[in-house]
Amino acid sequence: MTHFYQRLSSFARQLSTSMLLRNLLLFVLWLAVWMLGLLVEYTEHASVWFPAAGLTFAALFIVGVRAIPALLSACVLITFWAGHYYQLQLDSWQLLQGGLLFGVAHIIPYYAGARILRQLANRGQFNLPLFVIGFLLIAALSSILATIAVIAALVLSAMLPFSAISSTWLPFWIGDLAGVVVIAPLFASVLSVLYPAPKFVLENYIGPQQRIATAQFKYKLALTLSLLTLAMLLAWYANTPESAFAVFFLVIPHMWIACTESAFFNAVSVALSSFFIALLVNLLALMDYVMVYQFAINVIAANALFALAVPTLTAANYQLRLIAATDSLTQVASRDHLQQRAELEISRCLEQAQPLCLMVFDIDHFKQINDQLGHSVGDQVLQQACQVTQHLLRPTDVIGRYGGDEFVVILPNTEQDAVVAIGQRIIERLLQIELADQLQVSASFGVAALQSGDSFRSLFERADSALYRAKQQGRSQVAWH
Ligand SMILES: Nc1nc2c(ncn2[C@@H]2O[C@H](COP(=O)(O)OP(=O)(O)OP(=O)(O)O)[C@@H](O)[C@H]2O)c(=O)[nH]1
Repeated sequence: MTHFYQRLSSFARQLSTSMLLRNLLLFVLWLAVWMLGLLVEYTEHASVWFPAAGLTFAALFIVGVRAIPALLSACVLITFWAGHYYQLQLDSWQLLQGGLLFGVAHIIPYYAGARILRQLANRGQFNLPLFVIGFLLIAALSSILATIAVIAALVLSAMLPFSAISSTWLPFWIGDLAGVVVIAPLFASVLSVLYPAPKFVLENYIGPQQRIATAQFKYKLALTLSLLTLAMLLAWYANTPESAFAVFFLVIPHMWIACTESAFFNAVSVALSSFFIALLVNLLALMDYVMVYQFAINVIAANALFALAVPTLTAANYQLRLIAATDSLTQVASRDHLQQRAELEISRCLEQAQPLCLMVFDIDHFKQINDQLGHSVGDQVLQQACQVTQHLLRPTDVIGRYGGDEFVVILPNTEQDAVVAIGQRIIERLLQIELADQLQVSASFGVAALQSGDSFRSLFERADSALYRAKQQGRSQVAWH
């Protein structure tokens, strides 16, 4: 696969020199993809999915207006072909008019949708979950608009009887939507190679570095396609509408692929599954349940796309939790987080009859440091005091900022004597910090040991009253309750 992409990239480089060649390629590609849709057509003008809509959307998204000549010419040519295929009683002039009308009706809604999505992608920070949701909504809206416009164009050019509108619009829309949701991500990725340097960072998500499959990808894909075939054979054998719904279980292997493979191979697997569904509907003559399969294609693709956003959402959640749990200046625990951890440790130590101490300390004459040396030096002193303390603690101890220049340390499984000694060692280290104006950094400490029936509040109050005593007795010392 990697080798294939190297070759594709060098071909793309050659193509990038000629705009005409690229448009020709887009034209041929669109016709080929249209034919692919026809392969799985179940009634006139309605196939299980319409992949050409996906290519139109992807081309307008990546290439923009420059793709319109190729797309419009392809729409006209396909109308001539359709006139012949469906044996319509229309002359060349009528077919040309019909083709242009179809092209305009097909292209404008997707152009509008692609432009809005581009703007979303260009706006500030690229946010993948927002982009995926935006894409799904825009795909639904632009495909319904394209459906309305194209049906109107077909009726106007006498290619579709007026009476067929009510039975055609829904399968037509769902087929178009499936085409966009399934095919557009894949073709956007391929076209971004042919038309390099789109203004936004799509490359980060479906770019070349994402085009590496894990060694297990083909097994996962084979398993998914086998399960898909099995589910559809079951529907064929059972011959009941309910059995057709088994295909929705395919969401699970697709989520698995989406969570473990790159975005590009996620798009490849969704496209292949959708094609298989459409093909099997035809081969197994499952036309009676075709709407179930159309919905299944959309649900599987939308789910797999949304799964791409899951790691980003998880990371954002983690980041938010981290921010809430950390004091931004000193990077020790925030007051709330400290209190939660303290309550947990207290109940655990009470239950297991283990010792626990709470130590509270406050920088001495901190206001003077701020006033004489400035707030930024004051901030540095707070940071250094935390670093010094953390160096002397064990990983199981928790230090948090209680407010201003006051800090609390929870030391589970530790006796009071050991905590008093730690406090004294912190004082020694703080005194070594060099400040201008012959100022010194020192702190006063209060220590309290856990007693039965204690809560965080009662333990803290005892330690705080010991701290008050340390301040009263001349500061830079440890007092205990
Ligand atoms: N630089 C800085 N100063 C802060 C911050 N938060 C609180 N302060 C200041 O810390 C000082 C706290 O002073 P106190 O604890 O009341 O008194 P003190 O000067 O330390 O005196 P004693 O505690 O009695 O030794 C106040 O001047 C606050 O403005 C901070 O995040 N950064």
